[in-house]
Amino acid sequence: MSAVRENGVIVAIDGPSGAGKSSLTKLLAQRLGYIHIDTGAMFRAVALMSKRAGIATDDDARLAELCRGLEVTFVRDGENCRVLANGEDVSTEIRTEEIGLLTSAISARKPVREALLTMQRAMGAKGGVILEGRDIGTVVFPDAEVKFFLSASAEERGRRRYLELAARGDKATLEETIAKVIQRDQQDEGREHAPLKQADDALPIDSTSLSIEEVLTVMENAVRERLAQDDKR
Ligand SMILES: Nc1ncnc2c1ncn2[C@@H]1O[C@H](COP(=O)(O)OP(=O)(O)O)[C@@H](O)[C@H]1O
Ligand SMILES: Nc1ccn([C@H]2C[C@H](O)[C@@H](COP(=O)(O)OP(=O)(O)O)O2)c(=O)n1
Repeated sequence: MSAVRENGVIVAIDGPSGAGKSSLTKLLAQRLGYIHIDTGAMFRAVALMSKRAGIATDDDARLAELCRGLEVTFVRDGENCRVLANGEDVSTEIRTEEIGLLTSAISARKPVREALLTMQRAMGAKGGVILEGRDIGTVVFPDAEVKFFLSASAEERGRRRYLELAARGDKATLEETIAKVIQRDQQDEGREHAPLKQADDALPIDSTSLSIEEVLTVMENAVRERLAQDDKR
């Protein structure tokens, strides 16, 4: 085990929507025996609760109040992980495209970012974790031992999302889905607070023409190399 932190290293995985972060984080966490923290799910839970409470996306005072009273937790359910907001299982409800776009807007607000930043740092500090999101390597854990920036062309990411939606019986077209992916990229990259950006010391991986297994191999090798270096010290 790494001498760096109590439970191992911190692995940061950032990148745009549909790049493969969730799939790869889950698989890599299984291979390494690490904990998986899906920070997008935390922002999605805030967005869902704000929608239910009828809070406008720019009402920072009410968003701050909402975050103060919100606890987001992850519980393991066999191979999967359930997302609980104040104890309620919201795993399915947070995954719609509508909540995705709302989340992109809500996550640009400073009080929301500040509240979740504190939670994420507390969850990851001991190491032995993989956090995935948009600003993990740049803001949440700039000192993470291993950082990846996962990307793929907007067309390929849109195609992957479209296949997922079609499998769920959603009638969205491929063109609409690609357009939404591009809209979300622009919102996430263009915002003032913690925009989506590759950390200078992140390993970039373009998965456009790589399989999930191929990406996993690159990532696992990079983490194991780092762990081996720590063991030699
Ligand atoms: N390298 C890849 N090749 C083909 N499909 C992929 C690849 N990576 C991810 N996918 C698929 O693309 C979809 C989106 O991946 P996901 O992990 O949810 O991305 P993100 O978390 O970055 O939004 C999923 O259906 C996943 O199975
Ligand atoms: N660390 C993070 C994670 C997600 N977000 C925002 C930006 C994204 O548009 C939304 C939803 O993120 P999520 O990772 O769940 O979305 P995808 O699965 O990539 O489509 O949340 C963020 O601002 N910072």
